[in-house]
Amino acid sequence: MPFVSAARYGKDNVRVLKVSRDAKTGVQHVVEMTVCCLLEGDIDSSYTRADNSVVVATDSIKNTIYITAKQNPVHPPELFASILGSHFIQKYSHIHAANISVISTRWARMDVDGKPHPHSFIKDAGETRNAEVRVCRKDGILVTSAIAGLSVLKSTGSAFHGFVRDEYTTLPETWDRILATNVDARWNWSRFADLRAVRAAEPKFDRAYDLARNITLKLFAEDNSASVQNTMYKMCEQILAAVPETQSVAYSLPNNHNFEINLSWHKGLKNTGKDAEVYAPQSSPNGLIKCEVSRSETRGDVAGSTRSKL
Ligand SMILES: O=c1[nH]c(=O)c2[nH]c(=O)[nH]c2[nH]1
Repeated sequence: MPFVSAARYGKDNVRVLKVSRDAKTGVQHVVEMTVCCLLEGDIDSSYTRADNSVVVATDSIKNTIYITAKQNPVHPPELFASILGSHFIQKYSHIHAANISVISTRWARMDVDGKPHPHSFIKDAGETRNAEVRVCRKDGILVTSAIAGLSVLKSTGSAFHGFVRDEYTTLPETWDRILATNVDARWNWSRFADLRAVRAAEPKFDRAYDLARNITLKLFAEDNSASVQNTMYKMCEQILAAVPETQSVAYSLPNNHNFEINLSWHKGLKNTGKDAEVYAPQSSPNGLIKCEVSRSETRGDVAGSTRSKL
């Protein structure tokens, strides 16, 4: 007899913009986010027997996201997601877990004539700050924070040599290359017992985000990179050291290739090796390098390994 071995449902791509206004100073703040909320629980009968009595409509889930945003802080995203997820398991006794993803746009305050403008903002192209939260009646709250879409390029300070050379190899070794990637970095927090514990940790989320972003950028710029693998491992190590509440840190980095172009066919133009100046950026294929680094004391920890995002 077949059975429902896993099920979750809800609303995805719920876009929310919240404006907070300080009447005294006239300074306003904006938070824009895209929310996904998927519920789990005693809902199998809705799939197997068309029993809609157990279904909180996805339309109601969307409405709940708006109301929760109106009545609560939407920043940091880790806290908002925990508040939203906790609502569903408290309100509906047959819902046992809520999986919330928040992707927040980085609207940076605009400088006009060298001064921060009170109500105008610029979007940091492509880069988002994300939170993935699972609020579970049995297991408490699992929080993963992330940076995504942070595009960086360095024009030197990167090498790649000593790799396997055999009958499949055409790539020359290099001691000086361009390195370009879009950073996807995530860090898993030690389990929170409940919403109160997440509220108590609130200032730590912004701090960890700033540390992780700064470590990523500084290491990317300053590391004399032997490979994407080695540079990303150093990033993971430093974040684990800087944020003691994290259990593991993971990176996923495409290697966005910029190929040298041989222009010697045109009047003997030199444009390779030490003479390379004009490159051809490649959109595909790209390398893709991933790793997760965990604290030694969490090796084999079930929560840590089951939520690995690799
Ligand atoms: O940093 C790198 N790691 C690789 O695994 C790899 N493979 C490759 O072709 N170029 C690179 N660069």
